[in-house]
Amino acid sequence: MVTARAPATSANLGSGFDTFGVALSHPADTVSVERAAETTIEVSGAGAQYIPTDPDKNVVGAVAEALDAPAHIHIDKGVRPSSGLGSSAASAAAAAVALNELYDRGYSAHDLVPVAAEGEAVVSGEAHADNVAPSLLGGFTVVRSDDGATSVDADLPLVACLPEVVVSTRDARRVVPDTLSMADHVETVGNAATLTAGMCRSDPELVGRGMDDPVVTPARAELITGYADVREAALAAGATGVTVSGAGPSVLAVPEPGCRRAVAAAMVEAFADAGVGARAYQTEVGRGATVL
Ligand SMILES: Nc1ncnc2c1ncn2[C@@H]1O[C@H](COP(=O)(O)OP(=O)(O)OP(=O)(O)O)[C@@H](O)[C@H]1O
Ligand SMILES: N[C@@H](CCO)C(=O)O
Repeated sequence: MVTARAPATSANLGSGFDTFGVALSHPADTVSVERAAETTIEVSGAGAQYIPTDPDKNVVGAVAEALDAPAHIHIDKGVRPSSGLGSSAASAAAAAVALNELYDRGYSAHDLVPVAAEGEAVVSGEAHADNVAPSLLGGFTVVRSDDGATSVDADLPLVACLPEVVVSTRDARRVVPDTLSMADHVETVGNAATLTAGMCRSDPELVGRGMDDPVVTPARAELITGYADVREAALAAGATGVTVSGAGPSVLAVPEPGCRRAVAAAMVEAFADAGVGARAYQTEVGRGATVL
């Protein structure tokens, strides 16, 4: 048996819609695999009751198929599904790493990005790599449709606050505007470049400033009860930037050094004031998937 762990991730980071992603040190999914004639799936942990065990409907089934690596696969969910924290991507990345090892395929983490993205296609209809890339490679990642993923390590504290709100990825994509003005384009490019420089320098001030996004985040914020107050509370408690994590409903904040606990508490309290239960992960930029 081979067991692998792959971390939760936060895609977009505001200015990098469908492009940027970051690995969180926790939470994570753990996937164990054993050789079998046909793929079977078992799921335990956070939100297991909402996750299909049919290999045609679970992301790990598509990964096993892509690697021609049938197995009995046990997924222990640490990342709640539909959280905005790359739940399906964590399973896909862990399965890709575990099956690669089990069948001695010899692929690198970069080689496994399109493989795990095939798993994501089971959920969204498209082979998005903006969550699987950071889950496999760790750190901060940039994906482009035609040439894989680029990654850079960063040393940065983060808070991911997960509210008890349901946001469907379908709705979250439907509200994204089809077009943007040249002024918004210029602002977004400036923010994205600032964020990238901040990640390369592990500079929370630059990263937070670069998370601003005039196009996608304002539209999606409407779907998350209490978002505006949570954002204000996090900034007042010492966050340098706040945005919607992935398609939501989680909210991601970058705290100034020494402020992580206060930012987490302020976000949970602001959600509570809006009548929404929430939990906050005090985390940081983390490593990619590993065999345990
Ligand atoms: N192994 C799996 N783990 C989690 N969800 C899975 C898995 N396989 C299939 N799914 C389905 O995927 C959907 C949730 O996945 P999704 O990646 O969209 O969650 P998310 O954490 O909100 O991601 P994002 O950060 O991309 O917004 C659910 O409908 C769930 O049933
Ligand atoms: N980039 C994707 C991530 C969620 O799958 C989105 O924001 O819709």
